[in-house]
Order: sequence, then structure tokens, then C-alpha cells
Amino acid sequence: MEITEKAPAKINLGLDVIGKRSDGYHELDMIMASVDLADRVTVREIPEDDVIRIQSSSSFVPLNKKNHAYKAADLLKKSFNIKKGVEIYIDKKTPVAAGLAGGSSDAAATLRALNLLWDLKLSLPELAKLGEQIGSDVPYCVYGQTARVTGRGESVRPITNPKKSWVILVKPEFGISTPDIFRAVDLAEISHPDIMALETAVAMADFPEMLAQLGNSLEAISIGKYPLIEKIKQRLLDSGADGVLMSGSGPTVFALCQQEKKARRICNGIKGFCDEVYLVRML
Ligand SMILES: C[C@](O)(CO)[C@H](O)COP(=O)(O)OP(=O)(O)OC[C@H]1O[C@@H](n2ccc(N)nc2=O)[C@H](O)[C@@H]1O
Ligand SMILES: Nc1ncnc2c1ncn2[C@@H]1O[C@H](COP(=O)(O)OP(=O)(O)OP(=O)(O)O)[C@@H](O)[C@H]1O
Repeated sequence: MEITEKAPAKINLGLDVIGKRSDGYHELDMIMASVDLADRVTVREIPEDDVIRIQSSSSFVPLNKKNHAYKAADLLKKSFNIKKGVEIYIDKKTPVAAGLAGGSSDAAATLRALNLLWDLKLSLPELAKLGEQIGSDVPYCVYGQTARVTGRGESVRPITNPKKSWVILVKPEFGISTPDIFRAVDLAEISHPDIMALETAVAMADFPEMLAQLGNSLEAISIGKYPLIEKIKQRLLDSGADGVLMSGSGPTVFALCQQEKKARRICNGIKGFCDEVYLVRML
């Protein structure tokens, strides 16, 4: 038997760093949304006992225990004393180290898929709780729907009927290490987007207000290290994007557009400037 789950990329419509915790992580307040750029994770029983085999269409992801999908399978095997072997195939579409939580979403998809394959009957909150042990973005990715996310990333409150729009994702050639960006956070210096106001705008489907409240405390740090991010933002704004922001710790920049025609024009325009460009919809 084999089971396939989609692993959609996420964007941070808002990301506020509130403080530093004693465990070294940061206290965050975020609005996260998923888009229809997705890896596909397929899990399949194999005859070898106690083996987790990882395969992928991408040469950029580790095919060993460092893979977030491996960590997810290992966690379930240890938590529920499962001795069966499994092969996990990751059909990779989301760029790696991009600020789009590709690895976390693969881990979440693996948790959901193995929950079915091994008939564990775990609820989404139970899978999200397990996911905390793999990475801060995993609990959100277990749900994969627009949500207010707080704490280290473990507290996820879905927003019903959120405002959706077209999204243009622009990924520069380089990747960014999330720990490097968090290490550079100076709480006295960073900006603080109004996440409450953003949540209200998203929940009320008030697009102009949603655009006005987009913000990311980490953006200035990543731009300081990689000025190309600012240039991409400016290009997207100049070409008429309704709103523009860096996702997560970067480097991917996303632009929001209400009209499909305009989104397609902007997408085609930016392709000459950056190689990796995707036109997607919020889920
Ligand atoms: C930037 C975001 O993508 C926003 O959604 C996430 O906060 C990052 O999530 P992630 O990549 O799953 O992060 P993890 O793998 O848990 O942590 C990577 C590193 O990021 C830093 N980190 C992450 C999350 C958090 N709330 N505070 C942190 O300081 C820590 O240095 C940690 O060692
Ligand atoms: N399944 C996976 N897919 C992508 N990267 C993976 C995976 N497993 C492990 N990794 C490693 O994780 C690191 C971060 O990759 P990922 O694509 O998840 O970054 P990201 O989009 O910046 O994540 P986030 O937005 O959660 O900070 C990479 O260095 C990669 O080698």
C-alpha cells in the first residue's frame, strides 16, 4: 500500500518577533498561509524491518536522517513502537532554504501519510504536537491552512474564511540559514507589525487593510545581509503589485495581487530579473 500527501509551501503574511526565550528560541506572533506550490510526499511499506529509506526528485535535500521527513517517520516509529520499514519519496517542487518551510511541510505530510499507512488514528492536534519536536514550522504545516501562529510556532489557531489572493513567489538564487537570521535579531531595533490588525483584516477579507498591515520583523535583517531582496521588492512594487513582503527568514519575496491578469503580467515581467518565479494561489 502507498499513500501520497501534498506538502504545500507557506508564506508569512505577518511575522513579529516578540522576545527571546530561555531555550534559545524566539517568541513569535505570525499570520501564516499556504499556497498551491507543493511537494508530494509518498510513503510505501517495504519488506525490510525498521528501515526508513528516503528518495527525492531533488538533489538539494539530504537523503538521510537529516531529512525532516525521515525525522517525522523516526518520531512516529519510536513513539508508537513501530517496527515496519517504510520508503518515503519526496517529489520536490518548493525551493529549498527559501523561507517557504519546504522541509517542515514534508515532515507534516509524512506525519499525515504515516498516520494513515500505519492506522494510528491520531488527530491533527496530536500530529501537530508531535511535529513540534521536528521544527517550529511543522505544527502549522500539519494543518496547512491560514492561521494565527504564536509561541515558538506550536500554538496554531486557524482563521476561518480568510481573504485569498494571487501570490507571486520570487526566489533569488541563494538560500538563507534561518538560525543565522534569528541570531542577528536585536529586539531593541526590529520593527513590530500589528499582527492583531492583520488577523482582523484577513478574517474580514479586507484586502486593502491586509496589504497595509503586511510586515515581517526579520525582513530588515535579511535585506541588510542580502540587498537583492530589497531590489526584488522594489521591482514588484514598481510593476504594480498590490503588496510585497519577504517570507519567513527569506530570501523568497512574495507579491499579492487580487486580479489574475495583473498577477500574470507581473509574474512575466519579473522572470527576466530572477530565474525562480512562481504564480500561485493562497489555499
Ligand atoms: C522563520 C520561520 O520560518 C517563520 O515561520 C520559522 O520561525 C522557522 O521555523 P523552522 O525553520 O521550522 O525553525 P526550527 O528548525 O525550529 O529552528 C531553526 C532555528 O531558528 C531559530 N528559531 C526558530 C523558531 C523560533 N521561534 N525561534 C528561533 O529562534 C533557532 O535558532 C533555531 O535553531
Ligand atoms: N525534506 C526537506 N526538504 C527541504 N529541505 C530539507 C528537507 N529535509 C531537510 N532539509 C534541510 O533543511 C534546510 C532548510 O530547508 P527548508 O527548505 O525547509 O528551509 P526554509 O524554507 O527556509 O524553512 P523555514 O521557512 O521553515 O525556515 C536545508 O538546509 C535542507 O538541507
